[in-house]
Amino acid sequence: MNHSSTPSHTPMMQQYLGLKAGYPGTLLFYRMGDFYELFYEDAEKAARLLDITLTKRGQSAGQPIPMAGVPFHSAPNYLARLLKLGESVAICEQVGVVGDLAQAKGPLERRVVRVLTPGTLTEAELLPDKAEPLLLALHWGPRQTLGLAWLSLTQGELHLAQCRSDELPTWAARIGPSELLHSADLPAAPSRELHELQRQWPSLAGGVGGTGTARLSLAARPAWAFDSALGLRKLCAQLQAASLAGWGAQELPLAHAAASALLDYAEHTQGRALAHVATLRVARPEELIDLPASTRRNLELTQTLRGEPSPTLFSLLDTCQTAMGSRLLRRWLLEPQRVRTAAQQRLQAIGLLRQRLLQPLRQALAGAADVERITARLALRQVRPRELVGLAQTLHRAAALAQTLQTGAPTAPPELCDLADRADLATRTERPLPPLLAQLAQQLQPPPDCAELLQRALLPEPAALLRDGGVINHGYDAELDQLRALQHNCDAFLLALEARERERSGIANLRVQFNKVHGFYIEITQGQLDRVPADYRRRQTLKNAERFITPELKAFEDQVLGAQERALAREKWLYEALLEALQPHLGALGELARALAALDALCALAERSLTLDWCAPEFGPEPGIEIRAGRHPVVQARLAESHTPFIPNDTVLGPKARLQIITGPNMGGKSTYMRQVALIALLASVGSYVPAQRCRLGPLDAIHTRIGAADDLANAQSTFMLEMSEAAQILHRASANSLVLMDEIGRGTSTFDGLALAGAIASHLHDKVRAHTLFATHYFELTQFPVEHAAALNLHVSAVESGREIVFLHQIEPGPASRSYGVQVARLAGVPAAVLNQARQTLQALEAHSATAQAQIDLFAPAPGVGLPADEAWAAAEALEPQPPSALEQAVAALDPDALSPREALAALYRLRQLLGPEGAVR
Ligand SMILES: Nc1ncnc2c1ncn2[C@@H]1O[C@H](COP(=O)(O)OP(=O)(O)OP(=O)(O)O)[C@@H](O)[C@H]1O
Repeated sequence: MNHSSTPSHTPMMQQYLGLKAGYPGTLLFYRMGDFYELFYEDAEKAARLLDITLTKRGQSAGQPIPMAGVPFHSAPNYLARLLKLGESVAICEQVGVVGDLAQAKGPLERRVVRVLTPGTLTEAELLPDKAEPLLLALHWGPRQTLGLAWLSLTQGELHLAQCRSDELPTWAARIGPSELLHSADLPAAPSRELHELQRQWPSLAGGVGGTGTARLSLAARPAWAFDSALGLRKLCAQLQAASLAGWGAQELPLAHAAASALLDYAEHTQGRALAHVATLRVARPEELIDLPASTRRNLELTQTLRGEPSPTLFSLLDTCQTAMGSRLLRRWLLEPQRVRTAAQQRLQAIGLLRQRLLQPLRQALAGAADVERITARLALRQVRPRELVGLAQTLHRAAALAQTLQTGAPTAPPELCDLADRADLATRTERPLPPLLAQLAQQLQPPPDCAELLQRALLPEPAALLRDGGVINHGYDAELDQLRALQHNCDAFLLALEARERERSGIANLRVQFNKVHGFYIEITQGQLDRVPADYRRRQTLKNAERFITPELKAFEDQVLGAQERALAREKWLYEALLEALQPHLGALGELARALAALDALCALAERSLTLDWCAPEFGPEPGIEIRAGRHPVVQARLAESHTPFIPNDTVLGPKARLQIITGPNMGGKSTYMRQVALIALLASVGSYVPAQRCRLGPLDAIHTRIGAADDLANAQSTFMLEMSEAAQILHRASANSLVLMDEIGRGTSTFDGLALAGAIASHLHDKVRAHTLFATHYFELTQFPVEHAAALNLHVSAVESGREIVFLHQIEPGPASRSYGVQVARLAGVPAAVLNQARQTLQALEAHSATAQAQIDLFAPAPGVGLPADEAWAAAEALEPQPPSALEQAVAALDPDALSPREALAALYRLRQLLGPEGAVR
């Protein structure tokens, strides 16, 4: 409904509608006294989302106005809920002085002071501690290309990338934005891609970074906001650089266009420039180990399969002392690098921390303030006094941490260091620090005088909010001290005045008093009125007394009453001046925050490695993975709670043993084993120690997993469809340097179909992709696979039967499993005896039948080229496979008939005819 601001509306509604017109698609919180009110559609939406009462208020333009409201003091709760649901909120405050109300003709002046959106949150009370809200802007270019720019306002980091538009879901899942910006004038195809992304978001986003919002919030911006040249200029201005060449970001016009809209929007929501955003990174997927969304989900890296935050690999690792450390550690985990430089550096650092310094460093890190977020809030002038006091203390801590690192002398008492540390005391200063720790020690040096300035300026325990006063320290500003002294000396002055006036007038019961309505006065009772000195002026007459004022008392009154107000104003001014004085330090504070986070994350990894008895991985140039006595860290931790030992297992994958066919009973430990290999490879790539006795890792470019999941109801895909589309992606994307986990592929369809597909997929992975593959299956027929495939081998998880019982040994052993023990496992699960008996009989019959009628199908022979050498066979198979689309097919696919004018359609037709060539040849 359109409620245009016509004169028929009440003046207040006219004001409301005028403001609301500037924020379509955003809920407007309109401040009225102690409430934020919402009207019309906003009220209806908020009532639905927040479960608050929808009422009607008077009439405007002849209609009752739907209204809903939330109390001002509990607004943060409601705001947090709305933002989590992907809504944006504009906060509109009263800016007129309340005293004006009586004289004012129209409503109080109001202004939108802040726009809160899911991707640009910086409010401490609305932010999750351990995740980062991210804002992502997209700009579609010609020929299915896409520019991306994203920003974490709280970290002050900008990122740019360009990719093919069909890669959007992968990129979006990797980035994990809370909010996505796009042009309001999107052509039909990108618009469809975007809405498809939004629809798939709940399953795509599972376990990614970001704030974990269930809904991806989309915000449309005018098309002109996506301007490449403007974006480049804005980025250069933001980074205070003449060109982006230094960042390798000069030649990314599509990403520049996205950045132009991104920066514009972020500034608009904050109502100011983003002084702290001073780092830029160009994301190059070829530098990262590919962890598709399914891998993050299946390996339960940051979320369990049920969507819980623990127990996961991250929850096990995260013993960080600060939220900054936790956030960084999470990022390390989700963004492992293919090149091992960073991982090697971290491993060296962890190696030293394990030997010494860990305890004192962790003690000093505990209780450190969130410098990263404080820095962002300082830049945006939102920082609270107590945060700054925390910052000052943390700057001292950082200096102490730097010293501990550099001199090797712990700041904590020596009894807290372990024995090895103490034995090491004599030599520690001579050993050089590993490069990463040396660099962190440098970056931990606080900007000069910053902490001192804060300590001088702020009271040690300031008021929570500046508006209450009581924030600026004594002795920092002479004028403020004077104003405060006036207030404090008030009582003494009045007592002295009273004594003087009593003596001067001879009136013994003369009293000097104060009330809010009349201010200061001298009260004289009726019987004494004839003694009143001549300079007294009457202020008020009561029944038994008169109240007077003197010039001296009046002057004092003016001073005192003004002093309180002026002191508050002075404090505000001083606070703002303090924030201004701190602005030049933003860069150094941001660097210090990153160093604190990195040190904390390294200490957490060192602590985990000691507590959980992990070893340092080694890296080599030869492809392969060798793990001795590997464990699944999360399963092991869970079993430890019930004092159940975890059985370690070895893994050797290399050029001669690339594909393991793993068989064995249900519950035997196949999935655990496969996941542990992936987790160990991931941990090593991150630069962490690993749960094993020894680990050697060759190059790794991706970890792909296809592990049975529940039906994806949200995406209306059947289990089998999902299984096959995940398998297809793996077959297309995996390489010889990838690690692939395939758990029971084919089980979503009939036995023969499933078996045939599983065999063909295994062959493709072995012969063509040559990836390192763990292939768990219940199809015994697949244990024949290694007979015909040189680099494949059979393994099984061991179990023994005693009577009708089954005991799982969880040991991985060479060779195929002898049987699957399905009926025994069903018995363990409590399936009734009658059902089990029937199943046993059927099983016997089936086994007897299968022995006589052994199907002689060669599961693994590629159908089209039977008898051909392997290469020719593949060539023949490929001839039957769908070929890549021809130029003509691509051109037809790129057409969007709905978006074409008749003239454009005709031109397109000519183009297509031309592509067909003069003789009508297609390719
Ligand atoms: N190495 C191990 N040491 C100790 N316990 C283990 C080990 N591996 C697995 N387990 C235990 O066995 C349980 C089942 O393991 P897992 O899910 O890996 O079996 P599975 O063979 O994949 O079963 P299914 O085929 O039914 O999926 C685990 O939850 C764990 O408690």
